[in-house]
Amino acid sequence: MSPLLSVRGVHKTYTSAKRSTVVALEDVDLDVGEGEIVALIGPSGCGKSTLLRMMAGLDTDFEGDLDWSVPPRPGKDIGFVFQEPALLPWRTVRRNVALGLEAQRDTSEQGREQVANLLDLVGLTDFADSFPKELSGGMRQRTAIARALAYNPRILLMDEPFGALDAITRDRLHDDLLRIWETTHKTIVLVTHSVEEATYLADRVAVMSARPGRIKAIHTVPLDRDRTPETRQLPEFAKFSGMLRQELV
Ligand SMILES: Nc1ncnc2c1ncn2[C@@H]1O[C@H](COP(=O)(O)OP(=O)(O)OP(=O)(O)O)[C@@H](O)[C@H]1O
Repeated sequence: MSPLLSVRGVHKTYTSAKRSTVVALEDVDLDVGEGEIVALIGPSGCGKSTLLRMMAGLDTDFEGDLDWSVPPRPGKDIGFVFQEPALLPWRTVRRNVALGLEAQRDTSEQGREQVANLLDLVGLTDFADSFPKELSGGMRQRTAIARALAYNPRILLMDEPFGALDAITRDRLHDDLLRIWETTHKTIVLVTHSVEEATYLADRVAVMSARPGRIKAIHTVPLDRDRTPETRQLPEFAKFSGMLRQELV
């Protein structure tokens, strides 16, 4: 698989206002293949969000290289989904999803169609004219995912996107994301604390060590790409997620 993004020798140090320094990332190398779902797991504070923010271009103050097969266009090629959906409360679901297109002054019929297709993809067509406060937590996060996909980014970066949801909603959103992937084949980098989430969703899982964050191991998930709720019951699923859990301690 050809890498869409190669992270090479990345090193990141934060300096606080009091001049103390924190080495957040050290010698990080990681390839993200085109169309691949890569999960990043690791103990709290190991630098997962820092790495994702670098990939998003939100943090450019680091040593090392991010080599893209094609350099991403700012605000166009990278979609970001955070733990909190951060929707605009005065906009309807449809207009929240259309936000990125509006920012690019895309008011075309094609743009409107794209929004309608995305609402359909995330199962929110019937709520297109609802406001965020009228939605459940899962629906809000679906809206955020549709918004991130609206301008058709080449890569979707997700930072604990399901972390604030209850277990049943989370499982549903996992299946939604897999369905979205089947339709779009988007490259996805997913930061998660959950070894089960990483196992269910990812093609490969990068395990990071505690601070300073390094990539400790990269594992290919030994499951068919075609995952269904039954996959969670397979012995390979339990074995692989158990192995990841062991690696985290
Ligand atoms: N803006 C900042 N200024 C100073 N230190 C920071 C800053 N952002 C993060 N850090 C430090 O860098 C390290 C990595 O933080 P980061 O948020 O990337 O970790 P994480 O793995 O995403 O954590 P968590 O799983 O708890 O969300 C932590 O020690 C954190 O305190």
